[in-house]
Amino acid sequence: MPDSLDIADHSEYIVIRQAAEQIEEAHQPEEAITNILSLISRQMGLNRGRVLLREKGEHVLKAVYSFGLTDLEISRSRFADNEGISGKVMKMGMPVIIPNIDLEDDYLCRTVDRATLPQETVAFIATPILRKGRTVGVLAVNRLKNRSRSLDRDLGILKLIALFIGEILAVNAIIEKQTQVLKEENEQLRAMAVSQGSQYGIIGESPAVMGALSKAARAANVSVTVLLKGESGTGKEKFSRMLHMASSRQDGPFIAINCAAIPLELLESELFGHEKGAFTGATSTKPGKIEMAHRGTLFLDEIGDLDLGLQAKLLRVLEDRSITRIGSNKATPVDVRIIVASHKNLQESVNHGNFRLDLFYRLNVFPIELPALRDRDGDIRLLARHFLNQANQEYHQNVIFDRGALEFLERYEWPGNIRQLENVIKRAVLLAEDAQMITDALIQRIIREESGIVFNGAPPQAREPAALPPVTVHEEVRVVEPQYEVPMHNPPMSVRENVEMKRSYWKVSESEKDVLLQALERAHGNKSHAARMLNMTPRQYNYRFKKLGLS
Ligand SMILES: Nc1ncnc2c1ncn2[C@@H]1O[C@H](COP(=O)(O)OP(=O)(O)OP(=O)(O)O)[C@@H](O)[C@H]1O
Repeated sequence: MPDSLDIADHSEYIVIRQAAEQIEEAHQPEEAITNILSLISRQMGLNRGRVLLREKGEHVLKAVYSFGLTDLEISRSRFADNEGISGKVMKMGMPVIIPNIDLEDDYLCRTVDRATLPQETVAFIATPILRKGRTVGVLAVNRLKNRSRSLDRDLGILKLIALFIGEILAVNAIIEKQTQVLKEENEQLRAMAVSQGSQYGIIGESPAVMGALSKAARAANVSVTVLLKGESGTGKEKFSRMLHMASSRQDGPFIAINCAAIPLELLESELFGHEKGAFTGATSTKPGKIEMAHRGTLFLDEIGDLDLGLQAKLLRVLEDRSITRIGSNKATPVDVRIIVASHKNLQESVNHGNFRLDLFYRLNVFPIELPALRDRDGDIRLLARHFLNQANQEYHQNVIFDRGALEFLERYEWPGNIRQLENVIKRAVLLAEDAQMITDALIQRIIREESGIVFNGAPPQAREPAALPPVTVHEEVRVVEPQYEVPMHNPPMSVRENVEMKRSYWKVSESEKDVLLQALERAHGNKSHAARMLNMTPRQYNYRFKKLGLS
């Protein structure tokens, strides 16, 4: 038997080269090894190749990869220690050639029935597969005895092939180990995110929520402006509170204001404050919410509803970090972390001329998308149980869900998201008082009452838009409207002013340079990609890029 192989034959060269190439595919060992076994069968007539392995902790050697064997033959290919030729090769760590299987008592004909093989003389070759000098498996083949190449020569090739297979298995073991480490790390991160979320009362384990939580955790301690995007009731305020509580500003104030809930005439004074006598009814000096949030966090909800004049004033706060009260000409420095939220697509508002592009850049530095409840796989149950516990405690009840109720809750689309789920469950706890059981019929009745939707007796099919009631959300009053008069200095904008205002966001400001360049860097020089990151069209991006003389 040759120890070194003189590769004179062209087909042998092809086999070895192609087999070696399969090492690169080690991350898919099944495919790589089956390819090799198919190669030696097609090119060299070494048929029914099988790789037998003894898995960790097992005593039986069994065919794990093969080519040309039926499922039944594979399942029969099992050998105890020292059993049959394969068992002996495994035990001794030495190759074996059986020139004629019909004359060898130790050849058990277990895997392949003798009758299935050709009538002529059939040989069998088996060689150990080694890893770090230890036998980890066996490579075995059948071939016709009468062929031009000698059995010894075939064994020489098979030894090389066994080496490659050993290599594939070793590399794959490393990949699997690393993958396992990464999986564990991921699991740990997930668990951390879950516990961090629940620390701030955020319930949910779905991948969509995990993603939002880990982004929020990253943003918490950086003084970056965060834009929370998501439908109504998806937890934007909840997340903003988490961002505040998880930051170094936690001991400072958290001030929330809903830009859509306050009449335009009052909003400016509410945000910026006023001096005594600034307008009729301004009987005393009053600081605005921005000032009140000094050293803390200001949460501006529904920022998309801010009017264009106030958008310009807010931009100045972000740029100068100071505010000027109505009726004053003195700027007061403020140290405020601003978090904004919108259920509207702000990019669209920019395109429609309702939102300033320069302010949009400022706000869109760190967007976090909060998924709709229907997109949070598995979270509905968690949240439903959480709200049930809360309501039971609050109303001194001990109500439970029946199975149908939970199934219905999971199927329903929840247009009002978590707020709607919370309200429905609260009401269900109150209404189930007698039966102490929440049924799907009760839940349907509550949803029907709150939205006027009719289910026609049958529960709505999941994800059917037809089942969507209009978004009627029980809005909690979070900002009490102030009791003073409309400031006189702030009359409604004239048509000309309005046009001027709309024009202004086509102006390009120097302050955008950094944003454009940073996006380009993150996009590795790809402008379209950079544009997408900033929610702009490539044309908008290029226009600003050129205007600012960037290259
Ligand atoms: N992940 C969550 N776990 C538990 N409760 C939540 C979660 N998200 C939201 N909630 C609850 O759902 C209700 C609505 O949440 P929140 O007010 O934060 O939503 P929102 O997106 O700000 O709504 P809107 O856009 O209408 O202002 C609140 O009572 C909040 O406590």
